[in-house]
Amino acid sequence: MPIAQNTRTGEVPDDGPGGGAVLTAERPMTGRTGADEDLSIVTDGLTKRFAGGQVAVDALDLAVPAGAVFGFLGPNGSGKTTTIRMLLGLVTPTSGTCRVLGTPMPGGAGTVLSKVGALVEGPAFYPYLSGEANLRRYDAADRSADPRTASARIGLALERVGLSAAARKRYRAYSLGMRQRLAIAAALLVPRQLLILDEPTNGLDPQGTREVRALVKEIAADGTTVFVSSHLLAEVEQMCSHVAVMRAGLLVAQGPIADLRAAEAVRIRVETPDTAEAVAVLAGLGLPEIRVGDGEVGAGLATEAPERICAALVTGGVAVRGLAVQRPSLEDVFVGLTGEGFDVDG
Ligand SMILES: Nc1ncnc2c1ncn2[C@@H]1O[C@H](COP(=O)(O)OP(=O)(O)OP(=O)(O)O)[C@@H](O)[C@H]1O
Repeated sequence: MPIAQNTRTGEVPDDGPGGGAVLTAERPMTGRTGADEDLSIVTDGLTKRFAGGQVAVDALDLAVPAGAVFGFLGPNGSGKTTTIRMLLGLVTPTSGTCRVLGTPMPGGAGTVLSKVGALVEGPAFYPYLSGEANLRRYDAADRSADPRTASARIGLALERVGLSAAARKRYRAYSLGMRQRLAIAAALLVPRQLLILDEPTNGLDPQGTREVRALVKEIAADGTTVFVSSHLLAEVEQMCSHVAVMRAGLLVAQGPIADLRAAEAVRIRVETPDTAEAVAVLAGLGLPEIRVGDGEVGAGLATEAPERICAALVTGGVAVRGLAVQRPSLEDVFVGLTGEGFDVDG
């Protein structure tokens, strides 16, 4: 699926700090592609306007492919939680539609939610009970769960999140990472086709973060689609196959992370005293977005090989003091898309 711009606003973000136009008019973005049956989540113009007028989610067109680990990335307040709440039927959209596993929400909540595991606000566990006993209580409260298979399913869920050995430990003795893994186990007590996690590593230390990240990958490898929101670029980069980027309620890009990287505008930077001549040569080669600085000229690399550019500059009488190919980091791309910084430390 290609990177998509906000198809409603037609908004094309400015260049990122790396100088690369990520999503440009020359590289138009298409809307979503693919048959809906290949998509675990589809939204069409999904909008939430809260009382008081604030538009938390604005005409959102999301397409989450089945089998993906889909990172829903955006700064705090960009509308991620509100979107997730609409997907789960917890909040009614003001307008637009959403389908989860092919079922319209919120109308289909009764039928589809048994196939969806969700971690929106961490479940309240009893500190004085063991992890296993907590899951038992949790499972007993789920009317769709068969009590006859509870022990086997709880054992399996604990095993899946790597807590079998700590199953009998009291919850209060669990580390933060263990607590979050137990919460994920609670979401996996019955087989799920889709797992929705809202900021699952929030507040975790680096070790806990690594644990949750590894777990998400394992769950996805077992065939469950995972939709995970995050304001942490590094997290999304490390565990997701696809990403959607939100800014102030608007979708600014979505698609496979590999495509997003490919859409990064690679630039070439030439250090030279002969800037006017260099501009002429680069323009002659048809390079886009030529910019002149003090003793340097930059341009989009397009499909031209750097060695050919270098040769053309030298042949054109340009004294080349330095030549560098600059590829903006994914962070540059995302900051350019959202207009805000991300916490990249994870
Ligand atoms: N019940 C509500 N009533 C009014 N405004 C709300 C409500 N819930 C959320 N908002 C506002 O909608 C916007 C989007 O919030 P939301 O929680 O969806 O964003 P988010 O990306 O999940 O951010 P965070 O990670 O901080 O939760 C915010 O400005 C928030 O203040």
